[in-house]
Amino acid sequence: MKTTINDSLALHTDLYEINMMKTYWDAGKADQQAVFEVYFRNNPFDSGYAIFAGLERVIQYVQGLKFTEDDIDYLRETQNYPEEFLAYLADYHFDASIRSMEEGEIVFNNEPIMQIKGSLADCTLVETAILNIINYQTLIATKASRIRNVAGDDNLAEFGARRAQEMDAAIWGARAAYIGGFNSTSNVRAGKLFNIPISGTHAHAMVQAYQNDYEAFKAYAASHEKCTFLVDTYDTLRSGVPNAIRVANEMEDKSRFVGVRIDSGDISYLSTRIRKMLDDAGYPDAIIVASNDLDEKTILNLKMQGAKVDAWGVGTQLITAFDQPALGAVYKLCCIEDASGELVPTMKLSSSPDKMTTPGEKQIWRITRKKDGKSEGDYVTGINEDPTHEESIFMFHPTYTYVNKTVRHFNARPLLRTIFDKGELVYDVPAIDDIRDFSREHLDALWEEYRRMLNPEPYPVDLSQQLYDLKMNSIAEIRQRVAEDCKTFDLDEDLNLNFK
Ligand SMILES: Nc1ncnc2c1ncn2[C@@H]1O[C@H](COP(=O)(O)OP(=O)(O)OP(=O)(O)O)[C@@H](O)[C@H]1O
Ligand SMILES: O=P(O)(O)OC[C@H]1O[C@H](OP(=O)(O)OP(=O)(O)O)[C@H](O)[C@@H]1O
Ligand SMILES: O=C(O)c1cccnc1
Repeated sequence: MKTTINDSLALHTDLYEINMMKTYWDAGKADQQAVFEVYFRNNPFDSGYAIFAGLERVIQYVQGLKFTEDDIDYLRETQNYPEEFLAYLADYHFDASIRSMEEGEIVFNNEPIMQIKGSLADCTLVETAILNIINYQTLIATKASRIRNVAGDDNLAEFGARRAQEMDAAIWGARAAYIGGFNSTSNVRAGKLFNIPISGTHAHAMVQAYQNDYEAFKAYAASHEKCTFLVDTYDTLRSGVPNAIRVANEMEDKSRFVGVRIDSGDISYLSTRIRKMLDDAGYPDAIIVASNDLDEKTILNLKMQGAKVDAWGVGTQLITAFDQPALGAVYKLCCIEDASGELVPTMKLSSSPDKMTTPGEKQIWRITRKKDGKSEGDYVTGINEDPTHEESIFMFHPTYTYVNKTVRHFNARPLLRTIFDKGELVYDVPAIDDIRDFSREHLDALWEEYRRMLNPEPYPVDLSQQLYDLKMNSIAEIRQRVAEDCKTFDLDEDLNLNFK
């Protein structure tokens, strides 16, 4: 087995994608134009919304998309591909266009968050990696946002690196958590790579190494400017906190004593007692950090109990999206070039309405009230529709059409932006802090009923009349075509098959 790996991300795809590329290539269809879109069917964590993340990595991935000699050798060794197809892959470069929501955008189920338009070969190869990236990062940004919603203005530190599903997840999860509203990460590499603030206290091991709270804290204070002491190694209230205060008392500059961290026990009870001890000792500004398997439910509960916690360290539950480890975003074909060279809408039928796709190239418009910027819903239109100059728009539920409203005095903001134009990057990637601010600002524009943690109202994601009609007509046309295609055989009621 090779121990040094000449790796590239071109093979970060399911084998079936390359097999489909080969079929298209063999049939002379590899350059046929198509449009695919990414969306998820249900908001994660029973949330009313999600926070989109992953675009920056998609950009990096697409920019570096090239089969190396090593990749081609591997395909030669393992697959029965002819040399001509391998030569085609060796020469491959990505020429498609990508339109996407921006990172940090508030997104909802059943609306396209990214669209890839280009050759069948391009669109097919990138499916796996794009879903892999967006599914994870969007999930973590959303979890982080839910935690931020209950934490108010408290400081939130991401502690998950050691519990993440491997290194990539730790790094990109830290970034997604920051986009979702965390203040810092404990992951130094994520800090360096993405310009995220880093923060850290110390572990129980350091206290155990000194076998004594006082000696450990004193040593830490001698080697660090700012000190947050972990006080629960032996006995939080009888040893940890008193010894933290003792070491703080010995500091010439008291502002070096930042506070204490607790990582076990009843956080509500302990934090209340610790607060009193710190205040009585003359440290009202010393903070209390809590950690230990926290998530949005525990934090909300602790706040309701009156816990005196100023900062929360959150690891496992956040970085692994513990209560819902998959977003389930999918990648579906919505347009295909026909024999005359025109891109025509296409859709997939299903007996379950959820799995029925919506045909056509689209734009998503966030409809907000002019007077206060509050959200009315998202309006999904054909790519050539522009509601911005309409006096009013009629918004109706795409399944229960009798649920509807007419919206006037609105602003319509287009959400899909061009990122790659025929393989060329035409988008300036924003700074991470701008992404985070953008996300916060747009989340604030969402009514509380869509944001609340428990049983949020479903946010309207409606189709324009034009798109709705296209969908209905496509369903009728496809049914007719399938009936024609099936005329060469008979099926009786028990599905016995007879060819004519
Ligand atoms: N007052 C509280 N109300 C609700 N949940 C709490 C409260 N105090 C702590 N918790 C949470 O209860 C869970 C169990 O806490 P406990 O200290 O028993 O953890 P543990 O995992 O058994 O301890 P350790 O980490 O030392 O092994 C943790 O998720 C913790 O955050
Ligand atoms: O609980 P999480 O949300 O996953 O947050 C990360 C955990 O990692 C550390 O524990 P660990 O036992 O690994 O090391 P320690 O000795 O530093 O506590 C830390 O004390 C947290 O409890
Ligand atoms: O800095 C900390 O306190 C920390 C970092 C990672 C995991 N647990 C705690």
